[in-house]
Amino acid sequence: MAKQWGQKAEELEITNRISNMGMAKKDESNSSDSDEVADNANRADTSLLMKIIRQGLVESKLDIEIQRKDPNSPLHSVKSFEALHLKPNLLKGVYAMGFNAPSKIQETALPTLLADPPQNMIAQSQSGTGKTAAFVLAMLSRVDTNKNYPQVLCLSPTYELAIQTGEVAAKMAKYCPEIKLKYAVRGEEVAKGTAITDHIIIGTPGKMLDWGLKFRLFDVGKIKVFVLDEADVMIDRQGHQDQCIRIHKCLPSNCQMMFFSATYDSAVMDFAEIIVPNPIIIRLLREEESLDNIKQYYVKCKNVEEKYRAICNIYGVVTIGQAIIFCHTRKNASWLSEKMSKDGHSVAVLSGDLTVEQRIAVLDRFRAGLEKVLITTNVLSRGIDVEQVTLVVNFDMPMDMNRKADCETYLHRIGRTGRFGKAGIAINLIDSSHSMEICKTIEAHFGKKIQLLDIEDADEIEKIGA
Ligand SMILES: Nc1ncnc2c1ncn2[C@@H]1O[C@H](COP(=O)(O)OP(=O)(O)OP(=O)(O)O)[C@@H](O)[C@H]1O
Repeated sequence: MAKQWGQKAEELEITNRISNMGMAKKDESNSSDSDEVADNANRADTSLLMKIIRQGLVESKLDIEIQRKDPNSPLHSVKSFEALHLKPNLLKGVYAMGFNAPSKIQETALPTLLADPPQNMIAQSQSGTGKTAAFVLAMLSRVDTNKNYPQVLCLSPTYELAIQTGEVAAKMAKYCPEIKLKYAVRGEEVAKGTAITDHIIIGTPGKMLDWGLKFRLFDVGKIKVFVLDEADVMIDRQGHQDQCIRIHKCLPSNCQMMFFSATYDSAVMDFAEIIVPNPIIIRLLREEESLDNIKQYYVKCKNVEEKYRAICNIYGVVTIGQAIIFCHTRKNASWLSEKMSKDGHSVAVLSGDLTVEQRIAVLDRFRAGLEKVLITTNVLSRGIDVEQVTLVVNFDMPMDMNRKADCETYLHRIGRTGRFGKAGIAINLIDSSHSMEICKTIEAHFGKKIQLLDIEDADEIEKIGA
C-alpha cells in the first residue's frame, strides 16, 4: 500500500510541477492588469477571518453522515467528555476552556480518533463547529511523554492558522506541562544538527519539510499522528499539495491520518481517499442557503453610470436596513465607494487588498451599523453573517473564470439576506447582453423568477420595500 501510494505521489508531484509552472505564468500575466482581475476569496484567509470574529461554537442540528471503510471498526458517539476516558489533566484542560459537552463533530469523531488501533479519518464540518478542538484533543491524547521526540505533526496552510491551532493546543494542555509543543513557522529557527525533542510540531508545510526532510531535525519515520487542518487547501493542486505529499511519503505506514476541513470539492475528496488508507469519512451536512424569502429583481442599465444611478434611486426610495453591494473587481469596488462617499453616503469597502485585521475592523463597524452600505467583492461571498442586511446588490453579476454564470456564488451572496424568516431583496444590475445572459442562466438554474424593475418608476421601487 505504502509503495503504491509512493509511486502515485511521485507521479502526481511531477504532474503538479508542470501544471504549477503553467499557473505561475498565468499569475504573472495577470499581475500587470490586476485591477481587472476578479477579487476572489482566499480560503485560508476566510477561515482565519471567521475564526477571529466568531464568538463561539456554531451549534448544528443537522445530520451527520458517516461512511465506514473498515467494516470491523466500531463507531459510536459520546455525549460527554468523560466517556472518552481522557487523561485526567487533559479533561481538566477541556473544562477549563468552558467546554461542557462535545459538539456534534466532536461526539462523532473523537471515539474513532482515540480508538485503538488508530483509525484514519477524513472529516468535513462547517466552520466553527469544533473541528480544531477535536483534532487537537486527539493529538494531545496520543503523545507519549516518555519519549522525547516528535510524534505528532499538524500542518496548516498559513502562519496565522498554525498559530491559532497551537494556541488551542497550549490552552487544552494547560494542566499537562510535560507535553511539549513546537511551531514550525517562519521566524522559528532550530540550529542545524540539533534534534527536536518536542512531542508535537504544528506548522506550515514549507518549514516542516525543511526541518523534517532537508535538515533532518526530527525523524518523520517516527511520526504516529499526521493532521492536515484545512485539508482541502492543503491537498489542492493549487495549494500545498506538493509539499504535503513529500512529507506524507516519509510517514510510517501505521501513522494515523486525520484530515479536517469545512469543505472538500470532489476532486480533493477523491485525492484524499487515495492518500488516506481505509478512512472513516464523516460529513456534517451543511445548512442550505436558500432563495425562498428573497425577492429578486433585475434593472436594465446602459452603462456603469446608470448602474450607479440605479443604486442611488433605490437607496433614496426604499428604507433599507443595511446593504451589501458586490463588485467583480477591486477597481470597481473602490470606484463605486469613492463615488458614493462623494455623494454623501456612508460606505465601507472590503476587498482582498485589506489584511485580515483590517477586514475584521471593517466588518465590526458595519455590524455596529456605523456604515449602512458595504461594498465588497467575492472575498465576502461566503460564510459571513450580518443579520441586519436586507438588500444585496449585484453591481456586477457573479461569473466564473470562463465568464459564465456562477450560480453557487450568487446563492452565497444573496442567500444570506432572507434568513430566519426575514424578507430580503436582491437587485441585479444588468448593463450588457453578457450580464443579461448570466441573469437568465441563474434564473433558470434556481427556477425562481427574477423580475424586471423600472428604476425610474418611484412607485414600483417603493413596492419592493413593502
Ligand atoms: N465542545 C465545545 N463546547 C463549547 N465551545 C466549543 C466546543 N468546541 C469548540 N468550541 C468553541 O467553538 C469555537 C469554534 O471551534 P473550532 O475553532 O474548533 O471550530 P472549527 O470547526 O475548527 O472552525 P474552523 O473551520 O473555522 O477552523 C471556538 O471558539 C471553540 O473554542
